[in-house]
Amino acid sequence: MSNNNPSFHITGLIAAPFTPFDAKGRLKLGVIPKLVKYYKATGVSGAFVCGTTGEGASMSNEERFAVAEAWGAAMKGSGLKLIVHVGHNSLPESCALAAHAEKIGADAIATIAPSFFRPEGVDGLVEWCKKVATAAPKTPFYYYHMPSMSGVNVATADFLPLAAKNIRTFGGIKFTHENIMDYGLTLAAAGDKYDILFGRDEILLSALVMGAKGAVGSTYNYASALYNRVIAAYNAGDMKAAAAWQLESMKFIQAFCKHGGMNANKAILGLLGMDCGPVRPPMTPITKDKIAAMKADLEKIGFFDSVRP
Ligand SMILES: CC(=O)N[C@@H]([C@@H](O)[C@H](O)[C@H](O)CO)[C@@H](O)CC(=O)C(=O)O
Repeated sequence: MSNNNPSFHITGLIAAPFTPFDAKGRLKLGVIPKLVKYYKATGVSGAFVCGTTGEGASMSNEERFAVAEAWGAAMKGSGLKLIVHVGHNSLPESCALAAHAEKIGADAIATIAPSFFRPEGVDGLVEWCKKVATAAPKTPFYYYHMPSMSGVNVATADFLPLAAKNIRTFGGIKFTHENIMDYGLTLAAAGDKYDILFGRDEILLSALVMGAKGAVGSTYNYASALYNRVIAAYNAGDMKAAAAWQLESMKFIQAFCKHGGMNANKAILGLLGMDCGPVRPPMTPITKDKIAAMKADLEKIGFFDSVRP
């Protein structure tokens, strides 16, 4: 068996949107059309909703349905691709999310591995993915590889051939890991048939060198103009310029990490006029003082100029 829609591909920079919450932690979906507009202006090609950055794991299925629907509505006619993350530790809940994504016309679905009870080896992981994919039989399916969150660290180069054989809708892998050797081997196994989307924004260039055609990440929400310069320089064969642009990404990621993690990253959108509110527990909201200090650090390194479209 193989990809039942070989002409479908996900390429370019895919933003992993932050889910907008209000101060009480309730969904605040009104900002989504503004984000879509910004994506269009900065050369984003799609949205990967309710993933890690979207805090899907901290939301109820009803909330995840509402978020996916809001993105679907806001992106209608935009040419952007909608990928809905449907990962869940409960298989029935994951299948319900997958079926819903298909019902609303998502372009693709993806699932991270369950992380409390974990699948056994590559076979167990493929079996889990197959069950989730079967709940959306007409929608391309992607495995979301992120060992730092799931604790499941199979070699995707081993996973790919088995998934391709057993999952009729298999479209590829979203690869959030620093293991460039496994990434390169997986790309080689995928050929032109499957998409291996890279997920570490700060080292995007190393994935381009190996042949990446697409990437998913949190900082593509607001810095795609910069990353598209990395890609353009690389495509033009100007490695020196590509590395210089990539270094700017490394520097701003280093700068926000000094003040927090996802909470600081999310607060950057507020600094750019697209406030998505605080993160949800168990993460802690960033303080106003820390946002001010982060802003000063970002200004110092020219961040606001470098991400301007
Ligand atoms: C932990 C995390 O959020 N990782 C990000 C990266 O974009 C990451 O934020 C970036 O490389 C900065 O470290 C993505 O891989 C996550 C992602 O695509 C998602 O939200 O599903």
